Amino acid sequence: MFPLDKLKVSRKIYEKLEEMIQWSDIHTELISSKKLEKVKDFVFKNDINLHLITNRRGQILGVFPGEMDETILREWEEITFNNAQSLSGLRWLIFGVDLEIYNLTLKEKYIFVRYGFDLYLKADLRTNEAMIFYPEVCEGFLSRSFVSEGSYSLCDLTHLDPEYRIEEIEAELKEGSSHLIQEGLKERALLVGLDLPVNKDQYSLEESLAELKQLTLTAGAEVVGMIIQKRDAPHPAFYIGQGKAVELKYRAYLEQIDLIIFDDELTPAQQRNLEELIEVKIVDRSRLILDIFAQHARTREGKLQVELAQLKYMLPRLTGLGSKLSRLGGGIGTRGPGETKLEVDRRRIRKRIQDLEKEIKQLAGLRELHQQNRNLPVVALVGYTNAGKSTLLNKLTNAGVLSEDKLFATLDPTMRKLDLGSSAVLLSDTVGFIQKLPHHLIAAFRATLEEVQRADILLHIVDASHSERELQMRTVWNVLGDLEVLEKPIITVFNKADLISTNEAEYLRERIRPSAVISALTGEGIEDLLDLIRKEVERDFKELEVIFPYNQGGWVEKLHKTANVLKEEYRNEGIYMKVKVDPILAGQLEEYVIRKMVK
Ligand SMILES: Nc1nc2c(ncn2[C@@H]2O[C@H](COP(=O)(O)OP(=O)(O)OP(=O)(O)O)[C@@H](O)[C@H]2O)c(=O)[nH]1
Ligand SMILES: [Mg+2]
Repeated sequence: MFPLDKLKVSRKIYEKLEEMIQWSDIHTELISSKKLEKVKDFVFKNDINLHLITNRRGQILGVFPGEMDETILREWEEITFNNAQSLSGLRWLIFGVDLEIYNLTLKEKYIFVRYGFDLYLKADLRTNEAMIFYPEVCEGFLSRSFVSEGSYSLCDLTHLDPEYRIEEIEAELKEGSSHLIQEGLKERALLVGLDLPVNKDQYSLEESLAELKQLTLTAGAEVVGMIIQKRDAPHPAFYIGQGKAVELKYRAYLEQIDLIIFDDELTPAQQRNLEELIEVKIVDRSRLILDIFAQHARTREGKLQVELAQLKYMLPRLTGLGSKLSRLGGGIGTRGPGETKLEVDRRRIRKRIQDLEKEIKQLAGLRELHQQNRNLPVVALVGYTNAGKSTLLNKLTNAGVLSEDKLFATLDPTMRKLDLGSSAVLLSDTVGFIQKLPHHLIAAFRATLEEVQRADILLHIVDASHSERELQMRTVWNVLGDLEVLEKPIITVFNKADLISTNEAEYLRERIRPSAVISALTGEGIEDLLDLIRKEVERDFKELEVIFPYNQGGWVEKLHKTANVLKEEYRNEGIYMKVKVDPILAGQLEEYVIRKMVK
């Protein structure tokens, strides 16, 4: 029997309810006429709805006045969550006045499915009308949806035997198999964003969610829906409002959601509270991006850095149910770089963090050594993720770097030599930038960002066709500012010109200087870009006139290879050359110089 003492009702109602529970007569109809009379009497006298839970033999096992309360249901021994795989053999009936009998609220749907009721009857005692909802079976499984039948009159109910209908449903159910998590199926994700008071420096909510969706797809999950809530500020305990969080719980269950992804970084407390309430994996923007990093890191150093960032992110979040869920589940948020699963034991994490930090430091030292040996100027490609950096690098150098319509396709630094004719440079591809990237995540790709700091020239690649182009540019400038590299020469490259109008291209060319409007795909504008790079590289180059004695033919050959030869004449006193060379070479040529040009 249901523990009546848990209900907060008056003594009088309590006694009535107790009396009702005792009518344990057995019958096959949905409700006997005798019971129906008593229920009517109770509802009208107390002006309150009444829920009955009965078994298949018509016996009343529980009574609930007012709203169906899940917290009470949960403590009731005779009812269990059955994860919507089979019917529980219990029926849920509500009697009241002015009920919305044709539709179910989200909460009703959730309770109905979660507890595996055979049916849900909604009966309005004033209009004398009732509807019955049965679980729907789809391909042998309960689909977490319903079919409704009716309407019936109250009198019909006292004759109606639902047994046959329920047998039919059970016959359709395949035995013993679960449709919950099947191997190879994509994780089903629900995205959540807050509509906060507008700040013009921020990405529009739509854009931010569109990007979150793109990130989610990149991480390999399927986006089932997006939820937006308008608020003045995030709720300290739940990020979204508590009521909204409860609604999410219902939706997550009914729509078989595997994870909910929030468009900001959640505090450890928010994450924990949400996981406890909703009982599905909760992932925030940072954890999602880290997961993508984990899948994309290729080099040893890249992998170590990503794992370090993941562990630092997880450490404060390892309490309560949160850690249980992340231990149990797989998929987004649990993957480490490579094949490994992330460590979840706090003490071992601390030790691992120390080891990682040590190893990364050693690797950085090695890299430093390599860097010192290079003597060509370095041009770094920077820009918002998916702007086309890798595509451009490939176009310019045939590098064969993976470029994809995915966010963060590139995670490890790649360098290629680019021949400019009169000079050459090393082009370096870098990780894309993204908005709302917390600082501890930026630290995760320090290796690639150091390339940016070491570069002599930056090419800022912009997706000219993107609707949030200006904000993306600003995001990149902010990161470049943080890296203290805004002082370096920056060439802005408006890419994807094939997707914009000529007017727009014209406008962009004037918008910032120096800039080029190109298409890395079609090759349009690439020559202009090369000219700009050459001009920048050769800015410090010196123009010299030299004369080599005829026995110094080696120099002539060398200059043809590494410098820009403007003029060459065989004169009596030797070989005359007018050349443009970098400052180092200029120093070496000192003894042959007959004239230096001043630019
Ligand atoms: N239409 C068009 N598409 C382009 C152009 N350049 C690149 N793309 C496409 O844009 C997408 C992203 O290109 P990537 O080169 O991977 O971009 P990225 O900046 O390296 O991106 P991340 O490494 O993920 O930060 C790919 O689908 C490219 O084919 C272009 O000039 N025109
Ligand atoms: Mg790339």
